[in-house]
Amino acid sequence: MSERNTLLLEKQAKNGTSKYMLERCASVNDYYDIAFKVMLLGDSSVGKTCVLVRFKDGAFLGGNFIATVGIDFRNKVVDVDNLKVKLQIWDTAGQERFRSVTHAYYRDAQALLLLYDITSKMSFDNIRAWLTEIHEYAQKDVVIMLLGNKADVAAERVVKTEDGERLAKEYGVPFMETSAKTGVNVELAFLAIAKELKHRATQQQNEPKFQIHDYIEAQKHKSSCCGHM
Ligand SMILES: Nc1nc2c(ncn2[C@@H]2O[C@H](COP(=O)(O)OP(=O)(O)OP(=O)(O)O)[C@@H](O)[C@H]2O)c(=O)[nH]1
Repeated sequence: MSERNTLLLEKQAKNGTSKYMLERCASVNDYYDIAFKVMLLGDSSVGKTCVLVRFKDGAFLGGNFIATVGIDFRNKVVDVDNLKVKLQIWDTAGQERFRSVTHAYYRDAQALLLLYDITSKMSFDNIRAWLTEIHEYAQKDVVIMLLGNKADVAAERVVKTEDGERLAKEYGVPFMETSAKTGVNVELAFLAIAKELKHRATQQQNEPKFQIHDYIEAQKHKSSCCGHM
């Protein structure tokens, strides 16, 4: 089955734990040292599924938009300082009618990637409401990152980069603009989250704290001179 067909099947499934998905879950046996749950949040159509597919498979799901129904997940193992870190990434439905389903998953997540679409002012304005929900339902020490997606669509941009930066600063969370289409910053976003979670879980008392903001800025600088991540 092609990736596109698999995704269509999943998106059309009536609930997030269909037999198909449970079977796929049981077949995942990649070796890992440590595992974390990461959730993707944000309005419908901001690109959560596409960002996840870009990270997992390095592909872009163009074509007709099919909204996620309920919740789905994918696993990816990444190397962080010689440890195999498994990210179990939950892709939530952005549509209002699925909120009660997704709320139940917040408390298990160690990190949340909160997305808006740089071509949709409403998706950006709704970020404050998403943060309120996060504070209500998620763990107190959850790692949050703000992503302005669809950075490739420069001609239709309505949210300035500085506005995203300002909002992220106000809430003290890291921020970057991404594109599921070109791949820019997608891997960096997940790797920064994986590093932060790994450091939190394994840090010794005498070790310096991992600085996620500094890491992101250093990597962005590297990629601007040597090609994107
Ligand atoms: N140009 C461009 N289009 C994108 C990008 N990311 C997603 N899209 C398009 O935006 C639409 C919505 O993408 P999805 O990933 O399905 O959105 P979602 O946030 O998962 O939506 P829900 O499942 O309803 O929550 C699709 O038509 C994608 O092809 C991007 O980075 N650039």
